[in-house]
Order: sequence, then C-alpha cells, then structure tokens
Amino acid sequence: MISVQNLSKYFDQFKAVDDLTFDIGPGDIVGFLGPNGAGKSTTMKMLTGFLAPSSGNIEINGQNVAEHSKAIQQQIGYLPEGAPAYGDMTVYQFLHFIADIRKLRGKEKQARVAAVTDRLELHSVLNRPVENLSKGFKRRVGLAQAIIHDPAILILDEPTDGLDPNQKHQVRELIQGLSEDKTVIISTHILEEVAAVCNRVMIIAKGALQFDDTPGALQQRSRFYQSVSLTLSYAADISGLAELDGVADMEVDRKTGRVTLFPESGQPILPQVTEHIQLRRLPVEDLHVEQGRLDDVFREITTQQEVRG
Ligand SMILES: Nc1ncnc2c1ncn2[C@@H]1O[C@H](COP(=O)(O)OP(=O)(O)OP(=O)(O)O)[C@@H](O)[C@H]1O
Repeated sequence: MISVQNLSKYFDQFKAVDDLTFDIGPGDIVGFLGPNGAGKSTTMKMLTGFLAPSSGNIEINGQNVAEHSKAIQQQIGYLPEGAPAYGDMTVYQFLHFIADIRKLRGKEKQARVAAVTDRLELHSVLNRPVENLSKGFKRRVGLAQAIIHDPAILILDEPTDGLDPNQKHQVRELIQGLSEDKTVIISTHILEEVAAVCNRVMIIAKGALQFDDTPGALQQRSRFYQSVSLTLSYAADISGLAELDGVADMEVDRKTGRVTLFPESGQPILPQVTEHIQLRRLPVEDLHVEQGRLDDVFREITTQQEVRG
C-alpha cells in the first residue's frame, strides 16, 4: 500500500533522512520511533506530500506521491505535531473549514462533521475557539480534522506528546479504535505507546532505519528478556543460582538487594531456577520473569548508530 524506496532528504548539506526503504501494508499500525531530530517528522511530511524528497520514491497504492499529491492527500489523514492552526475559529467552524478544503459538500459534509464530532466526543466544545481548549481537546480536534474525509491511511506525528496520563490514555484508545479499519503510522518517543498500540516498530536514528519488526521482537532484543528477578527475605547463599545451566549472568542491585539472573540467548530459565530455590530452601520473597525493557533496547539501537555515525 505504501512503498518507500531509497528516500533521502537534505536541508542544505544536512542529511535529515538517509536512504529509507520500507513497505507498509493494510492492517499495519506502525510505531515510528527515534530520538529527537532522528528524521521522523521529515519522513512523515514526505509521505503526506507536504515536503518534496531530495531523492528516492514514495508510492501509495501504486501512485507516485510527487506526481499525484492531490489524489494521495485524499487517501491520507495527517495530524501534524502540536496543535491545530486557525485557533481563533470555533471547533465547529474549524471542522467545516477543513471539510470544505476536503471538498465535502451538502449532506455528505454535514454527515462527516457529525460523524467526527461523535467519534472524538467534541459536542461539549463545538462552540469554543480551538485556542482556548485543553491540550487533550486540541489533540482530539486535530484527530477529527485528520479523519474527516475517512482516509485509509492515518499519519500521526506525536499524537500524545504533552498530554497528561489520562489524556494520553484517551487518545491511545481513540487511535486503537481508528486503527481497526485504517493503516496507521504514529511517530513517538514513548515506548509504552508502541507496546500498547502498534503491531510493528520502525526505529530510525540520524535519518536511517535501524530496526523494523514487531514490538515483541524488540522486547526480545533486551538483555532482560526472559530474565528472572527475585528478592530474598534474609541473606542466604545464592551463588548456586549463577552456576545453573542456561544462566549466563547474575546481578545483584546494591540498593534494593534484587537479584537478576540473565539467560543465555533468551531461553527460559524459570524451571531450573525454581527447582534450585526449592532444593536449597532459599528464602525467596518474590520472583518474576521479565519481558524485556524497551528503553534499554531503544538506547542500545539508537546509540550504536551514534558511535558508528
Ligand atoms: N526545514 C528545515 N530546515 C533545516 N533543518 C531541518 C528542517 N526541518 C527539520 N530539520 C532538521 O532535520 C532533522 C530531523 O528533524 P525532524 O523534525 O524530522 O526530527 P524528528 O525525528 O521528528 O524529531 P522530534 O522527535 O524532535 O520531533 C533535525 O536535525 C532538524 O533540525
């Protein structure tokens, strides 16, 4: 559906996007991750046809974005970073204005404005100027304008940035609902967002693609994946845990006393660990298996690139 080949963007001599190649298909909910300045917004602006690439090619449903930007913008909904422009308009005026730009007319226009007002629950703020709304409502208005023409593809640039935890949760739920019948690309630096909403993760650093797989595969790259973490109620000889088959390493947190056992190559070690605990009657207070720490992997992937670059 979206096919990107050797996409690059220079700002003068500076290479903001460096030779990206990827395909995104129907049903993909892509978390587009990267540190500040990685090139996420620049890539999204090129996908939506708002910014011309320096080189490379983008096709959406077989049509070249540069040649068919009008037709392609009909198929895409775009939420830019930050708040909607035209803040002095009321929400009602703003949605009608966007509907006009999208060439919606008459009954269809009324129906679409009503549909997005319902979907984003904007009834209570329809007559308020956009600039006076809370950040959460501004973001909902942004999402409403992005879906007013019922596009098949949604491109959302940091949709939950700057929101409080409750608003973040609401916006994530909305995105999950919208993703049921759309292809969605979300840029973010919030890793929990990716795990919560996406079925695919793409990580870019310094404009180049560093990782492209599922959130689960990203977790599996963590050294904590399948590690066993435990605490003891009183001091005991735990040296035998480090000697167990399949255990590559043991670390003890000096502050909390928590013991972490790292497996060799992501293999489960829980059975041999629990057997050893029972055999030696170790005073284990709590024990759990870790699923991997996304922030660790993210740092490793994006800083490796810095060392290389
Ligand atoms: N119009 C422009 N002119 C010059 N440099 C630009 C322009 N737009 C972006 N850049 C630079 O290109 C790089 C990538 O910017 P971009 O906004 O795409 O990053 P990002 O991954 O979206 O970052 P953030 O997470 O901070 O939003 C940055 O170094 C930025 O300063």
